[in-house]
Amino acid sequence: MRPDGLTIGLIEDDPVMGGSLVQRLELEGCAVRWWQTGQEALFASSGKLADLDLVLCDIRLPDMDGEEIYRNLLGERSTPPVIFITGYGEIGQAVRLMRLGAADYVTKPFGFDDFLSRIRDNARNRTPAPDGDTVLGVSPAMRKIAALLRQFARSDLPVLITGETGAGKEIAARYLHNLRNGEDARFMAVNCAAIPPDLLESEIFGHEKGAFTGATKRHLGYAERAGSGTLFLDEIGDMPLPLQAKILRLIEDRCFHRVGGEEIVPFNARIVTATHRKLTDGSGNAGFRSDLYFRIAVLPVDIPPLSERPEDIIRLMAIFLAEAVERHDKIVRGVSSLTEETALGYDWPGNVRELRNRVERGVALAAGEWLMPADLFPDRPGSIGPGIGFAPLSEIRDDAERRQIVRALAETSGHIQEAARLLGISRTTLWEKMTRLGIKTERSEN
Ligand SMILES: Nc1ncnc2c1ncn2[C@@H]1O[C@H](COP(=O)(O)OP(=O)(O)OP(=O)(O)O)[C@@H](O)[C@H]1O
Repeated sequence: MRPDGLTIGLIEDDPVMGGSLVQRLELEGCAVRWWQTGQEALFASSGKLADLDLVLCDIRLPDMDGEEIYRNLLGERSTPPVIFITGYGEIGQAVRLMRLGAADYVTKPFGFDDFLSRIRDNARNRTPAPDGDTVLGVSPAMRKIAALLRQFARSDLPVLITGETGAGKEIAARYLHNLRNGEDARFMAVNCAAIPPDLLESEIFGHEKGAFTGATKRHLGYAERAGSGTLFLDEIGDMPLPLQAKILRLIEDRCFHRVGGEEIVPFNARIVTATHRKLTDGSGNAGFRSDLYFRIAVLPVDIPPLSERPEDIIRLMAIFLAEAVERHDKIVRGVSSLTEETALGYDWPGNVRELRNRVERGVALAAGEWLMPADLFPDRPGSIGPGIGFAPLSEIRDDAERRQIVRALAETSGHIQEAARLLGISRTTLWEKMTRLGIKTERSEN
């Protein structure tokens, strides 16, 4: 199978290597944009990343290294999958980049056929990965959710997104919206818990002039302004019961009246709702109409808490760090390994929102070049300083190794040779580590 039709960004400073890659890829039917420095690539691709199906990036460039480029790309919208091209000595860094969500790495010299199949397997659009893309996260759970939402995007049925506060329900709703709609379609978000109950109805449905004291002119509500886009009702569990009846009618009749009005207004948007609490307790006494529940929960999605998605903790930390560094104009080169380990051991009650806020504050206050545990958790000195609950370094290292090996084995369906390659170690070393750390694999042919 050929990867024809793909648009590929190539960041490679070596004129011979770059020239020959462009030639070979163009022969395969790809369009290639070639940049010879990191700055040139970032400048030229800024705001245009959505046009690229894949980026091939050398790790060692004259002005910056692959990691710096990747962190910059992560801060942009629509980051395409990135495959790194690496010399033998840079494999450790390539593996680190994979932890941040890079698609793959190939070591020089490489066979072109194998290279082409990696391009084909990882490029977006033309050959979408069966388990979803990484806009919502790189963890298996979020990839599955992305795939589910892509399926849901094919219909108009209501979607109910559940999950803890700050887990990314609104981000998922926007992702669904963007899958279906062009730039012009509106995404109207209403936080039902933040608007006083007596105002909520007129905020959603609008009102006519004179409908109540203070209604000095006609007001169009969120339902009308959503047009044929999305009406996102966040914290629907906090909606007062009388209004729940009106939302039920809105869904069933696909039309409504403005408050104080006679005119029937058609409703063309898709309804997406979200809640952090259980809407039904089976007894019908949870303060939420069960008929409405069944209407809004036709297509349910549950976002798992951040603490259950370690891969996303690492990647989102890198993304938020890149964004915060730019905002604060500070030189913070990255997150230290110890900080990553501390973050992986924390339970993140505020989920992604808390992670974003902690990284933002950490970057603003960081004294050194790397984000340290004390920058991320200044309020929890006991958990990172000497004393009770302080894990020895060997334990932290074992935990990290165990997690990464299990991940590599999952990625390669238990194939030891492949997993060892991903981890940048020999097969024998991998076996030894697996035995010591008590990791088993189902595959027997290894
Ligand atoms: N996958 C993600 N990528 C980048 N940022 C994310 C992601 N998920 C969540 N965030 C960020 O975390 C914060 C909380 O996300 P969001 O508002 O979607 O959560 P929520 O579950 O809707 O929260 P709430 O229950 O409070 O309404 C936002 O700043 C959002 O940008």
